[in-house]
Amino acid sequence: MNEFLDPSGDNISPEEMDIERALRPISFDDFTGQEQVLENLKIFVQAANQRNEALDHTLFHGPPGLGKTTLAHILANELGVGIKITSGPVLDKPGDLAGLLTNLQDRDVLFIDEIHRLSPIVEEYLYSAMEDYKIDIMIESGPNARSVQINLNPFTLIGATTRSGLLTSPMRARFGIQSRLEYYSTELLSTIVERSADILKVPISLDAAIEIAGRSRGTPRICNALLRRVRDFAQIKGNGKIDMDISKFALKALHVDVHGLDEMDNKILNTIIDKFKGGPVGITTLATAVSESAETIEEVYEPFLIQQGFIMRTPRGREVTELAYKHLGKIKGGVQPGLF
Ligand SMILES: Nc1ncnc2c1ncn2[C@@H]1O[C@H](COP(=O)(O)OP(=O)(O)OP(=O)(O)O)[C@@H](O)[C@H]1O
Ligand SMILES: [Mg+2]
Repeated sequence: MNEFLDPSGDNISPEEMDIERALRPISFDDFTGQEQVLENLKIFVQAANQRNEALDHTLFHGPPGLGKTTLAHILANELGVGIKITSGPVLDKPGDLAGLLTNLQDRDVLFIDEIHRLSPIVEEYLYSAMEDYKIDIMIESGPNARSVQINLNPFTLIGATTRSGLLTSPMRARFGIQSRLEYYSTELLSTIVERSADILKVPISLDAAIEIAGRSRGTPRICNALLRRVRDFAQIKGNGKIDMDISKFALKALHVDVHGLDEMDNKILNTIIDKFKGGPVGITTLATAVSESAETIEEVYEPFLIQQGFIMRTPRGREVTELAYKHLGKIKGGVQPGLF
């Protein structure tokens, strides 16, 4: 994927990580968008705080870079409790989980990222912890081995996943609060761009903020990344201020198109049209045709293309829409304009 449009944040350097941390909202008030989700969370947090109880276990799902990790931190902050952070692939033994759980203080948050990647044995171990705040641990070994039950402090498990479909149903059922994060509108993202520019102390015009926002795949992580790059251009090629001209110049140099589609997005659309007559085509066939993993297509590319109305999901596979033909300047079932 175009590294500037990568919503995963995997490509960023340690310095950029520090900047990202500085840009991360820390309270409900700093957080822009996801209004419905936020309204509900505020009520649940207030109620839990009033009763002095742990917040119900909470699951955040949705595409990368939309604010799942950010919300986990905000919840801990608004609950006034500590947070311990781990992830599904890291927790490979029940013993690791036991260590984390027994160290939680009353009402603390345990955040498990990529919770769909927990091993079945660790997952099962988590069930009784979540349900009764109790775990069994094995002491001694050999003929003396026995298991004892330990009471845990009441805690809140916050799980995050980009693939809620891969979560087992017993796991899902144990989350009292489940929120799906949606892509952000350009308007919301432009507010985030302005806020971030303010934190980075770089002046930005409103139209430039909207321009950057509109090319950010509906994703705050991307709008912040693009802002940082445009800032570099403004500093070196301009006068340090971000206006429309320098933004357009920078975004063009970064190969970010007007819809925020990158080469792979366009390749997916072109392939469905040219090789599969516009679809429907199965995800694995499509993945092979564009040389990308089916998982990445489903997790990163497809949700945005669907949300923007370029692709439809049908029972028989993926189909492109009229909008995709229009975007690529192609004619449905026909000859390309300008070829003859
Ligand atoms: N609503 C928001 N307002 C302002 N900034 C936001 C918002 N949501 C996310 N961000 C910014 O985007 C960055 C990415 O968000 P976050 O790490 O929470 O995404 P995520 O959903 O956990 O992604 P992943 O699935 O890759 O873990 C954050 O560092 C933060 O700066
Ligand atoms: Mg995250």
